[in-house]
Amino acid sequence: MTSVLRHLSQMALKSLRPIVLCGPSGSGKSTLLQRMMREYPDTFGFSVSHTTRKPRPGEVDGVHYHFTTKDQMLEAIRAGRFLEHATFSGNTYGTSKAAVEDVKKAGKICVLDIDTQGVKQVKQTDLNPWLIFIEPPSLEVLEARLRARKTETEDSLAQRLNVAREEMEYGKTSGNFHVIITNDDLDEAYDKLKKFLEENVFEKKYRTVLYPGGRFYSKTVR
Ligand SMILES: Nc1ncnc2c1ncn2[C@@H]1O[C@H](COP(=O)(O)OP(=O)(O)OP(=O)(O)O)[C@@H](O)[C@H]1O
Repeated sequence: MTSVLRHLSQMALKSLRPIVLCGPSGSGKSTLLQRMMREYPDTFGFSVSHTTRKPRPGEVDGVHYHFTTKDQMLEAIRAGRFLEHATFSGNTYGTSKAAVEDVKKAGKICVLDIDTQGVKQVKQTDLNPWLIFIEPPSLEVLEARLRARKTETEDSLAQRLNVAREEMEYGKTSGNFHVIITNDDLDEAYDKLKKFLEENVFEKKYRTVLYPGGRFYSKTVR
């Protein structure tokens, strides 16, 4: 009996409910994710996306992307095997249900870094992820950060800022996300993300309480 109780008291329940990080380009998703992965290297995993674009030198099929053809991808989308997909500059990208399952099978919480169009699609599926929106303090700060990142041309910058306006509106609409994190000071933003994860995502341990008479029940503790 004692050993059963000890076992139960050490048992941990992890739902492996996926998390989605969404936010305008430049809002700081990758920066926050990098920190999160550094702090919790064994807890989270990224799903491998599919793409119809050709592999770049050094990219490995099944590691960086699942490289596929337009026809195959279209057929899989039609068959409902994708959670979300989008086309950029003629190439289609998407997250398959199987790719998310693979992360779960490895015992990890799947992290999806997707835009608001992707979030709208995911909401139509039974994935039921935690939805986290990362917003910049303002569009001016967003522009300054994108410029400082030196990854954009004037055209792509203007395009990203245009999309950002719409994404901010969707992100801030009540009920669309479980939490909105303003990424002004990075440490504060990360603390807020961590608090959300601790309160909602991480394993909840069961403490077994023994009643007089030998009956026991399990109580969730944080
Ligand atoms: N709190 C912050 N304060 C100052 N700079 C920041 C902060 N957060 C992120 N940055 C910087 O802003 C730039 C954009 O951040 P990041 O690349 O993480 O954004 P992103 O949302 O992942 O963008 P994309 O969707 O385009 O990949 C980076 O150069 C990053 O170092």
